[in-house]
Amino acid sequence: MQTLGQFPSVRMRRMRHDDFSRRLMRESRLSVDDLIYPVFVTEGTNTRVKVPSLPGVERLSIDLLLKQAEECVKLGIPVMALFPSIEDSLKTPDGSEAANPDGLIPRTVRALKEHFPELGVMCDVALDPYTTHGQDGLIDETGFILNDETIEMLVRQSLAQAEAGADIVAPSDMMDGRIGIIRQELEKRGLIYTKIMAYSAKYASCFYGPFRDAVGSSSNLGRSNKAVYQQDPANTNEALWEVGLDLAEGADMVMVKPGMPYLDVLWRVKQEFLAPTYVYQVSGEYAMLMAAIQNGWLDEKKAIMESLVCFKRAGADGILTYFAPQAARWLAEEGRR
Ligand SMILES: NCc1[nH]cc(CCC(=O)O)c1CC(=O)O
Ligand SMILES: [Mg+2]
Repeated sequence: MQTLGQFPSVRMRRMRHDDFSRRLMRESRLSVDDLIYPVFVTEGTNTRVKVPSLPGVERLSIDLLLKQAEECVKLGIPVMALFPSIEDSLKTPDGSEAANPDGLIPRTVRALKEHFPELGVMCDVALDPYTTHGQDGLIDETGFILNDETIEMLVRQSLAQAEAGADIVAPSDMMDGRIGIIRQELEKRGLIYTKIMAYSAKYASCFYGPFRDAVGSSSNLGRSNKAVYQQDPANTNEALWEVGLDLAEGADMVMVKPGMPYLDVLWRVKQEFLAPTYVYQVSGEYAMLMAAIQNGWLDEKKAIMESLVCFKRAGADGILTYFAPQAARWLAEEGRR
């Protein structure tokens, strides 16, 4: 037989032929330890509100969220990430409800830590669920987002969360310099074990649409966007610069967001800094997958699990995903947790 190259001494299919040899050469694995579950919390008791653009995701009142947390603990999911949906009457131009020590999020954190002290609790630091205009920061009379004035409010928000017992504060606002200032203020108050997960490489993406429905900021945001503070989807060097700054300022963990369209960024960040690196499979990615799954166009389990293991291959140490409990159940069934 006339052959080119190394064929047939090399047949790539040999190692793919058997399940045992596929397992032996598998490079990336998803485990329950990789999962962070983002949840939406709302006022009330026994209240669950569906989010139409996120089929299967509900905003829960604290009592129901505790049941959800119990399931996370049973499944072995390490962390829940909290996002609030507050009443319109509490929203202001400066988003000051974010800093209320008795606000919805601090109360949720206290309830979670009281019942499930071993479950990691992460809180989002940003003003968009609390502002009348839906932006992540304070704005001037022209609608421009003010950096330094916003940081003052973010510091108060972080302290309210950390003092309530949050294990991780996660600034998702993309103001410059906020990681360093938040770190400094935590240290001053002796909150030396509060971890900071910085949404460092966060893009001005359209894939956050369903999330904005869930926290109730989309109608307030209207047609304005976040491009003056979030990154341009066309850039990748800028992402490394952002990550470097946040690590230097005291971030313990960094994040790339969104996930699937930004795997190259995730890869570069992990290779360059070797720091604990996370990725957010955002609401729009979830919505796309669910829409195809519900139409019968994609296989549910295969599509979800492939999307998650690809984040691992690209270098993620963990994944924020609305699929976390489902993925954890599948991993448990396979005895892989
Ligand atoms: N600062 C808010 C925030 N925190 C997480 C997300 C998006 C998460 C998702 O889409 O699942 C957003 C939206 C935004 O920046 O507009
Ligand atoms: Mg930055």
